[in-house]
Amino acid sequence: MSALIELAGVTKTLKGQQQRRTILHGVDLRVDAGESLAIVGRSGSGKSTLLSIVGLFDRPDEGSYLLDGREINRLPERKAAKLRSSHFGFVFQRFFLLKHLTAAQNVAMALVNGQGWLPRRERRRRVLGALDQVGIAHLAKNRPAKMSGGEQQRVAIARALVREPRILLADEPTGALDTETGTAVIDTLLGATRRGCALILVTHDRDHAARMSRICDLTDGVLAERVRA
Ligand SMILES: Nc1ncnc2c1ncn2[C@@H]1O[C@H](COP(=O)(O)OP(=O)(O)OP(=O)(O)O)[C@@H](O)[C@H]1O
Repeated sequence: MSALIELAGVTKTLKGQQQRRTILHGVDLRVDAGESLAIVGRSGSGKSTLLSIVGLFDRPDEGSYLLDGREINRLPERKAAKLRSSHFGFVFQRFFLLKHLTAAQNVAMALVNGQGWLPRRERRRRVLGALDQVGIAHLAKNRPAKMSGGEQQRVAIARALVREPRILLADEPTGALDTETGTAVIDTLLGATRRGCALILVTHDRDHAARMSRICDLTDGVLAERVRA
């Protein structure tokens, strides 16, 4: 059976004014539904670049990218954007919530942007379902200023989950949170994998990485999976 995501020989080179710099060197990566994968590595090792390629924000210079067994490397941007919103959910270190909107309205924004307007009742069902999934349905009417950092990050996760993505990409989602709150946010992300979503987590936190089903080290653009005992 084909993998959900399969990268082979992915290379990314940045062309500066004077010289070219290779950020990713022949990365191979296979991820299946329901798996959780940590990508760890020093600052500047290429983690965010890799995540941008997986999330179709950026393209490799060489190599192939199969999604559900289909080569998507050379899709026109319009089609790539469609796949991005139908298949991927994104969570970042910063929450990027709109201050003047409630938690529910922030989550609903993802539905408006991605799929046009859904009927009001369906929209409400999905927004409340996503907030419930991350344990904060009771905060639906609160604005970000009235919420803790952990609660705001859960709103951001609900916003990522509301389109029922198949792959969740999280770039340092606990970077702005204390240890305990960060652990709860990882619990929430792992909850999505139990519903079949794949999770790729970029983190500097060893404890969070250790909770994923797989760990890959990225060292100067070279990805290697850690063999665990
Ligand atoms: N658009 C760009 N222009 C120039 N250099 C870039 C660009 N994007 C990334 N880089 C460089 O590529 C390298 C990899 O960057 P990337 O952000 O992927 O690393 P990272 O592992 O995510 O780092 P961090 O942990 O600090 O977020 C870095 O040296 C960075 O400076």
